[in-house]
Amino acid sequence: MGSVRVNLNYYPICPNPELTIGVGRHCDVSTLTILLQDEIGGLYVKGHDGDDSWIHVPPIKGSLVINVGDALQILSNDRYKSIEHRVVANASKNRISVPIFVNPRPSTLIGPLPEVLANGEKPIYKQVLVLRLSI
Ligand SMILES: O=C(O)CCC(=O)C(=O)O
Ligand SMILES: [Fe+2]
Repeated sequence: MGSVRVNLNYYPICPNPELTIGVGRHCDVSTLTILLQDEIGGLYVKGHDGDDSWIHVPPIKGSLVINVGDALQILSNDRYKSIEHRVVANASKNRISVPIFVNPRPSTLIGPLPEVLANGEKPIYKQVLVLRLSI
């Protein structure tokens, strides 16, 4: 069994969002992140065009955003890609989000799963201690 961590994020109104960082660009080290966001919006995920495009994730009432993290990218030997994302603050409203990070246990070694490599596929990743992913 792994671990689950719940964060509560509060982004106060920011008169000049372009002059500040809500949350800087990053990937989560989790297997999956389950994210509840309110109706304000501000979460962006990186586009895949190779340029620096960002896609706004519109908040949909009652929905959860599921982000793939680094651990799942490794376990799946790149079938699932960890998504880079960032948060931009809002000029007129406070924002709250609640990410739930589903993680393998820090003391475990992970690598591409044997089931994924069963057809002779080459592992892209070596075994790595989960603890090391966040360093
Ligand atoms: O607030 C959000 O929508 C995302 C927060 C986030 O990316 C994180 O806490 O890792
Ligand atoms: Fe994140």
